[in-house]
Amino acid sequence: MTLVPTVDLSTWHGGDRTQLAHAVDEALKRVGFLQVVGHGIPRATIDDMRGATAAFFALPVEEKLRSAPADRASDRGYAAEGTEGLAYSLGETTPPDLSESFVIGAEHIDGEDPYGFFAPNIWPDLPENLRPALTAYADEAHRVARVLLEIFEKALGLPDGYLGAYTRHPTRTLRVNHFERRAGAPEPLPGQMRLGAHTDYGIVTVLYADPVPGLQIHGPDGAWHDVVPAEDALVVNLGDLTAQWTNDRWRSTLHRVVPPSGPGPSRRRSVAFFFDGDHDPRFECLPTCQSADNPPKYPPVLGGEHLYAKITGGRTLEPADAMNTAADRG
Ligand SMILES: O=C(O)CCC(=O)C(=O)O
Ligand SMILES: [Fe+2]
Repeated sequence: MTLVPTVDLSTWHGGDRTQLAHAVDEALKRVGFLQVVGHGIPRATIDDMRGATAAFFALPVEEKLRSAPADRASDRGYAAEGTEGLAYSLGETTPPDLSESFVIGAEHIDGEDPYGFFAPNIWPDLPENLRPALTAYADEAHRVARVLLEIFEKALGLPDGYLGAYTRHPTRTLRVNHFERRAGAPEPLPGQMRLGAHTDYGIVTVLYADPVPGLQIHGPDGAWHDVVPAEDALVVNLGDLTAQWTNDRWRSTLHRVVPPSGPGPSRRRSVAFFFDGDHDPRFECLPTCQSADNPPKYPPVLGGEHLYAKITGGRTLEPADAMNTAADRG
């Protein structure tokens, strides 16, 4: 059995829904990661996103820094290499990550914004097609995340729309990671990663990754395993709020991106769409995931408070004090 199973999402519309929900449940119980095909994102949308992000990261760093946020804690725009460390979201202290990133949120949100999650996006002048390419891709990834939420309701034995009530004005963030080892770059420091080990913070992540090694997930056997997505597949993994909802029936799996093994130049890119839910509800164990023998493991958390602590830890290199769903797994 492969570690990360592949499911065909197109069967949700016109196929055997029960079988699909069962396959998703099995994979999420065992490993917390899936690959999805039949997601319906047009190839042209993916190609435009790839082209525009490659053009952006190829710009000189001074040019890219023009779209860095004034407040580095703000989860928007460009972050240069050496300024972030995702392991800080788990309260760890590590050398900074060997990555650059560019982050956007939803373009339009109505309603209150007590945490600054809906701060305006910061768009560079170049490349001109970055904005249409990334917003079109983010809309598609958002659609896929909502299909996954419907499947989750069925898999967890919940009424239709039950989880949708937590995603009326969701925080949704698209993060482009660019990893590039340039000729003559120094060796990574001991323990330095391209992205430090972390669990994702929210509900579900839809990830496009270049089909080259780098991503590793912490398997049920306690070892790190490489995950390289299949042709046309997207990777799906869960965040802490879903581990909280499901009382760890489904895992928010620890993962990281490791530096390339050889000394030569190497480049890799990934684009993560984080579907993080609303900031105002309390997230707590779902009624179908608890019993007298299986009481809730995690105290309830306010969605926004949890996310804010996690995001700020990674962005500012200050260890976060937030729910840690990886703690009991070593
Ligand atoms: O680059 C990857 O494959 C993983 C990215 C990731 O884990 C993240 O952005 O949270
Ligand atoms: Fe991640």
